[in-house]
Amino acid sequence: MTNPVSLSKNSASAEGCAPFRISIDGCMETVIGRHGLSEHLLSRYLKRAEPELAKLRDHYKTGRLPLLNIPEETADLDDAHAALARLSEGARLIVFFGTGGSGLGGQTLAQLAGWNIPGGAAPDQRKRPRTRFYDNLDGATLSGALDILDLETTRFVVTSKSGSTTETLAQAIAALSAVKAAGLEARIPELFLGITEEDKPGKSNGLRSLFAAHGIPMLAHHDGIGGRYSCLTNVGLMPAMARGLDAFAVRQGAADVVQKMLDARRPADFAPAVSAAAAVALNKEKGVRLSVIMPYADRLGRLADWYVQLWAESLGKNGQGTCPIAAVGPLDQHSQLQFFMDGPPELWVTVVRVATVGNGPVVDAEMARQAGADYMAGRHVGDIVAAQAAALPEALAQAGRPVRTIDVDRLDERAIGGILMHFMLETILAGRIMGIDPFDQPAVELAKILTRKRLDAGI
Ligand SMILES: O=P(O)(O)OC[C@H]1O[C@H](O)[C@H](O)[C@@H](O)[C@@H]1O
Repeated sequence: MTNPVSLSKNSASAEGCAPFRISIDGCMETVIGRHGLSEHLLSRYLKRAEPELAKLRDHYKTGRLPLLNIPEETADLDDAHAALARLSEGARLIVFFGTGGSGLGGQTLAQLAGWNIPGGAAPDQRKRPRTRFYDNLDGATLSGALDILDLETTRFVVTSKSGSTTETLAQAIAALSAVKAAGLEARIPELFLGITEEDKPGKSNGLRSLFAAHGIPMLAHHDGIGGRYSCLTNVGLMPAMARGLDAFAVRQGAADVVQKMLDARRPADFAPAVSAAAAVALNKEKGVRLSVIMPYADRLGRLADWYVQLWAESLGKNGQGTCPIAAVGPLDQHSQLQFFMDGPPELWVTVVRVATVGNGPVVDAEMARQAGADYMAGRHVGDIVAAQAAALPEALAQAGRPVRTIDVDRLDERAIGGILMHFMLETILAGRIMGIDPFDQPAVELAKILTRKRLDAGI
């Protein structure tokens, strides 16, 4: 653990778990008034978290929830490393196909290394094959990409737990066809890699059958950790490794949080339990219907998108749940903030802040004065962002909007691993407090069934 964490004075703040600190002080009525929680109300929900936390600790020991044990595993990462090294030989670009949880976790981690941030990649990244993610299905995008890709130096990683996801199968088949059309059929086993579940009796896995028929190597998708919870498995860590990140450090950050869970004597000592109790209490007692996440760092933009799937699919059930909204700061101060500050008082906001003071270019004092912006004269750009990220929670609190802050001292693999595990445990605990199964998503099936019917019927 690289940084000590803030200890609570009361049950409203909990000790953080990794190199980050979490505070829900801005959710309390003493700070924001009537839309906030009283100590008494929060304690009621913390009490409800108690048996659920005990169950999680038990699941850790019995291995019933493999998500809790994955941070300690290493063999699967060695396999992933070896497969990636083989795949990368002669490669200039690695394309990742996979949607939902089979796409967002990898993107979140890759972005930590600057992926998808113009100019964001460190110089050593230029030695690696580039990475691209296609997680949405769009015929124009796909044919455009396949037309211009240099297929001899492009590699494809196709991820699907079920192996039956329409979007991913369509993309994989289109890529295989393009490679065949380019006369590269004999090289298919070295150009493609699959990540999918092992065969299970009575369950067909289309991707596995397709790839087996083409002799394509496959890594086993963990059969006990799926979709939005798979970011710490080879699903999320393969793209992380492709960007040169230390996957073991990501897991270490997650292990720090699990350790904290094992050490916690009561929910008030464990930040994910405190956050879950606050989230559910705000929803049930204070009319909160929207959950905004707003990181102040380009490198955490995809984290917000990953959180949206995690929160929406896990908790939007049986007429319950809060709708997640992804924002990024300071950009969305110029877009969504008006609504957050002055729309219906039905939201709570999580601001994720990274220590940025002293980062970035210095604003020339003379030019700042010419521009009538003396306040930024001689400041680093990171100082401006730090001031904005400090001011926003103050502004929200003054407007009576519940706000939680997450402060990351050093945004690295260990921190992101901890943050991912934090959010997953918070979501699981929130679901359990609400009496909701946080692991399924039955409502998404109907649209899939109707899609297939339409295709059968000629659309
Ligand atoms: O990994 P796959 O089986 O392809 O699933 C990919 C995604 O598709 C599904 O429709 C679910 O709604 C998501 O929870 C899942 O992450």
